[in-house]
Amino acid sequence: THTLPIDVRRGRSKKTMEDTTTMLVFLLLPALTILCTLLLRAAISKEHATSCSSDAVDVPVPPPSPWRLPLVGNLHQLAGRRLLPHRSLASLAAAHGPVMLLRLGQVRAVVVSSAAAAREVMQTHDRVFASRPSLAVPGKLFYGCTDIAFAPHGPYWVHARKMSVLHLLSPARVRAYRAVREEEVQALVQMVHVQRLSCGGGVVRLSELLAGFAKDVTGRIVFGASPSTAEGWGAKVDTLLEEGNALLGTFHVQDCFPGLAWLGLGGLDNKVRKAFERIDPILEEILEVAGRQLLSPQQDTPTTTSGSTFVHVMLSLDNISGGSAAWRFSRDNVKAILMDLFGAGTEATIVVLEWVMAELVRNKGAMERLQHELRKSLISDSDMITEHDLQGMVYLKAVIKETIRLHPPGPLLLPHEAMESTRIQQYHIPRKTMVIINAWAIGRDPHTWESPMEFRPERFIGSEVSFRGRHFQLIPFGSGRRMCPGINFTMSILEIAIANLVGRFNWALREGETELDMEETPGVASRKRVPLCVIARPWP
Ligand code: HEM
Repeated sequence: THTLPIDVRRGRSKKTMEDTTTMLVFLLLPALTILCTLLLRAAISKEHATSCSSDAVDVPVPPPSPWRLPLVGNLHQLAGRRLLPHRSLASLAAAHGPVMLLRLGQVRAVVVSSAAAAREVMQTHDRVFASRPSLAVPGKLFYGCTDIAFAPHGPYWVHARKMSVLHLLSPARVRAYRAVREEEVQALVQMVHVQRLSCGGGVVRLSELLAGFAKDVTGRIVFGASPSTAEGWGAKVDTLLEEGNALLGTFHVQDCFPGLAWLGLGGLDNKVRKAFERIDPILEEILEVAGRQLLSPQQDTPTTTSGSTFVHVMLSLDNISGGSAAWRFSRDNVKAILMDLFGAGTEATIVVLEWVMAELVRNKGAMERLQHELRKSLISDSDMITEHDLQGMVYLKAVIKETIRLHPPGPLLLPHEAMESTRIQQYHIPRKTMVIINAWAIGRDPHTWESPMEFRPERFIGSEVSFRGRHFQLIPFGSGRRMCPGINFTMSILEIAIANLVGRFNWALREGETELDMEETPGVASRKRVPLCVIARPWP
């Protein structure tokens, strides 16, 4: 009996234990389920939070922006008679960063002011940014943007650019114009002699002579005529250049408020129309003369050492390709392209020549070092430095590079436009955004350049940094698909002209002058504000 209850107890207590366990399991199960659910939810929400936060990094954010006014946005910080947009933009970028969003009226514009950001625009996303915004002034002056520089990305632009490179700007074509360059440089040297004797005290109005030289040499190559000798041409060509540059450099209200174009705001339309009415007959005349010369080749058709000048090539493209030209250019297309090439070529050449001479006159050490290099080539009084001599002249090339770093002729390049939405650095850039690249600010960026404000050509001796679009700290010609195709053309003119001016004369400030004004003008090309007037003394 004793054992029974025990057994029974045992049995009962075993049963009781099982019951208790079952009860406990039943009691704990919901709690465990709740706990597991909570843990799971916590884990899920943690994962979600992580994925959300990585989404947050990925969420497209616009670039930082300076404060803006209602309606006009940031326009008041850029446009204005005395404001130089590249300088105003550089100051804004110093406060808001190298990728900065502006509102120019209704237009969204992103300003890029560092080498790294410029690389993203012109290398990483080169194709996306290879178009131009549609702008009112070039639209009118370049026959509906059928030039090269302002043409939107597309087959027309591809063909126009290709054709210009093939027939005008390729290394082989540039070599063919050597005789024209050397003749015009000789004429320039002659003009310096004449002016220094006629003005008294050896004073030379150098800006004026350099402008005449640039127009003549480019005019002969592109148009087949030299503006200073053809009757009435000087003034006509000035019209093309001055009016074009002044108008292209302005912010047209219509560009900033495209929705209000019908109101004809800003008063520029009239100016642009009048300029166009003056420019078009000049281009027509150039085409007519060239057309006549082609029809009667016994007439004095101006040629280079290896063929016709560019205008003749343009007019006879169908003949050249046996009537199967890849693209037919209308008469208006030809005029737009001629005006583009002549304008870009001449204006940029004038700007660089002026700044090189100004920097050398201010920096005696650099002038003497360059003269030492050049004068090794000058054997007698009548000798010209020839293109053959230029090969080994490293300091000459360094002087030009340093000048273009400090004074890029187009400080903001030409505006680009995003063809698709993309990113620059972490910032979202929607389709159709205008992109302005501040080459002026990038060339003076203290993060990249040592003593960036000093003129020190030595920094390029032994340096690999070139301006051919691979080194984004130096992009006076841009980079990528829209890069300037005229580098070889322009360098061939600049080098021979500077070599002979600096080699054959000693240059100095005028009596009583201690400083040169080094301010630039606003405009699509940034000329020296005060023309250069200096003393020239022949050497030896
Ligand atoms: C020192 C001289 C020159 C400088 C600094 C210069 C600079 C530039 C710059 C900054 C651009 C725009 C690049 C961009 O949008 O990213 C450009 C475009 C252009 N340049 Fe030049 N240029 C010079 C000389 C020339 C010459 C001599 C010619 C022709 C004779 C020329 C023809 C052009 C053309 C046709 C374009 C438009 C390219 C395009 O949009 O596809 N340039 N140049």
